[in-house]
Amino acid sequence: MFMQEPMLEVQNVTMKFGSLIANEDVSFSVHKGEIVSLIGPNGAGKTTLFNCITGFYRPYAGRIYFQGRDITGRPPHEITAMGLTRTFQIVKPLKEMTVKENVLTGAFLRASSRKEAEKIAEEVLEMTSLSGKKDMPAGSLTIADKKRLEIARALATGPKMVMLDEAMAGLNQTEIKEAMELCLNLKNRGITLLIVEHIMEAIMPISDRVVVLNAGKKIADASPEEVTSNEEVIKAYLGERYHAKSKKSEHGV
Ligand SMILES: Nc1ncnc2c1ncn2[C@@H]1O[C@H](COP(=O)(O)OP(=O)(O)OP(=O)(O)O)[C@@H](O)[C@H]1O
Repeated sequence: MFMQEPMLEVQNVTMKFGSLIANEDVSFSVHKGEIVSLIGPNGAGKTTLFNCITGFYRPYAGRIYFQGRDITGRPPHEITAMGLTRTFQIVKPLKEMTVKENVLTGAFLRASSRKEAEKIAEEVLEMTSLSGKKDMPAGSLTIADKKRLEIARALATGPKMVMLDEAMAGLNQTEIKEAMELCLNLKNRGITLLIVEHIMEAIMPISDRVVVLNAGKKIADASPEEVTSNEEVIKAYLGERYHAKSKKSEHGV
């Protein structure tokens, strides 16, 4: 189906912490314009894999390629500069700074002047529906807006691909819907997404493909429909509840 080379290619990555194997021989790829979700139970190794891909950890074995270039073990700022950026599970905006100033910190990484950085920041604030709150101190935002700000900071670096680590955790139904719309909006703008998320109802409808990790190993890599009816995935993670629910909604109930 995909003729061009993958945007991101993870090849046989293994990551260990002492004797604990957090990722074991994991391979998968993400193509330009795709939304791929990485799911699995707590401790499956999702965040560790994110950290390996984005240069926060050097994998014990395996290689990672971004747009055909080997990025294995490169420092995070170099990987960001190449166009691959991420958000963190625990959001840590610079609380004393305003929303706009926070976004400017990302924009300065690629802008050659203050004026250009300002322009990038304004565009990104618009894209993430934060324009109306740009002068508020980041510390006063709701959780949902803090998560948006985290995405805005990542977008300000001008990425080709963004990796979101639990960007929907702690949000209410309306906020989750808005976050889903933002993901689809980014996809429409040509940004490739890799998402770690536990809220299945939110990610299944927007994902082109779902990669499932369990105890460090990849156990599935398929369309949302295939993954939600995969017996091993249901047993390891989804449980009968989600399976039954998604079957029901297929029939419009
Ligand atoms: N810095 C570390 N030092 C030692 N062990 C670690 C470290 N980071 C993660 N681990 C261990 O590696 C395994 C994978 O953890 P990881 O956080 O990657 O899982 P996860 O799938 O992201 O989980 P969650 O859904 O809870 O965020 C776990 O057993 C965890 O305890």
